[in-house]
Amino acid sequence: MFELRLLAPEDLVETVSEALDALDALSVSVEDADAQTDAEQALFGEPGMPPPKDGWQRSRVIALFATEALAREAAALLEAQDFFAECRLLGLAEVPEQDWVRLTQSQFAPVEITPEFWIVPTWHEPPAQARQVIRLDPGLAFGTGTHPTTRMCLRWIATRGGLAGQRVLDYGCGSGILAIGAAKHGATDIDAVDIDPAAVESTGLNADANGVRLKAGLPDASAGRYDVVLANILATPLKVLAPLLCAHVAPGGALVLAGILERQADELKAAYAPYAALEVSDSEDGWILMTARL
Ligand SMILES: C[S@@+](CC[C@H](N)C(=O)[O-])C[C@H]1O[C@@H](n2cnc3c(N)ncnc32)[C@H](O)[C@@H]1O
Repeated sequence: MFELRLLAPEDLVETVSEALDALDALSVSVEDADAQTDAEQALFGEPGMPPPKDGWQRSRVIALFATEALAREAAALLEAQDFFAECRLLGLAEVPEQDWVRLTQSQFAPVEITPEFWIVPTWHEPPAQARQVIRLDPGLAFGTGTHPTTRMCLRWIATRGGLAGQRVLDYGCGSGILAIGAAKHGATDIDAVDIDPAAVESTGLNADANGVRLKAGLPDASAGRYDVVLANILATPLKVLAPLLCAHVAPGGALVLAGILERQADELKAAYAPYAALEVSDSEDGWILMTARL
């Protein structure tokens, strides 16, 4: 395969990408041409908030072609277009054959939560010392166990001495990893909810693959009080959700919040103060876990 690399300003990225598609590119990807430099721009907003910008100032557009001839033809046709005056051809190179499946899989190794509790992709054998294992492959929904916020929630679950017979709510379930982790530690009545239907579907599939029973649904599916409410979202939605999440915690139950940066601890404490006294109970890589007993 051959890779054609171009530089395009923000307002031409879509035009160039569509032209490459029409010229039989097998795939087109767009990267920030200023990544890792002082000019790098963040494009991701928090859920419910608009992104700060629609596109990067300068993008590197990379198109993959089946043959060198197709790649050269596409480059020549693009260079002949008026709009291309503001773009630049960066180069054309052969892409060495790779076993892409194996390469992707090699990037996901088993993740240790505690010495006995592991997240293990299906293409790996669980480590010998693992007593509880969640089998999970990377998919469309967030939550493979590689992010510190997920790991801290799972560590909290694993180090509480069991959740036997407890009712648990995983609010913002993503892949369902926290709900499945709770089930593996004895919880029996589990609701896992998310605003993203793809996450709800993933949670159901992952629960089945782990032999775990839970109810996955949209947020309206959460009902009543729970012994444990877990929510790994982000600071802004967590603040908005404060009354709703606290209303779901049974008296004496636990609230566990993640997706919060160290510097956001005080604003979270203030938002939850009318309902619960949040404390920082774990931290990893600048992220904190905040918990409260109601
Ligand atoms: C960071 S992921 C966490 C996934 C998983 N629980 C974990 O710990 O790895 C956050 C999830 O919350 C969902 N989410 C965001 N805002 C939400 C809201 N207001 N109500 C319910 N789910 C929400 C997102 O769709 C996403 O799947």
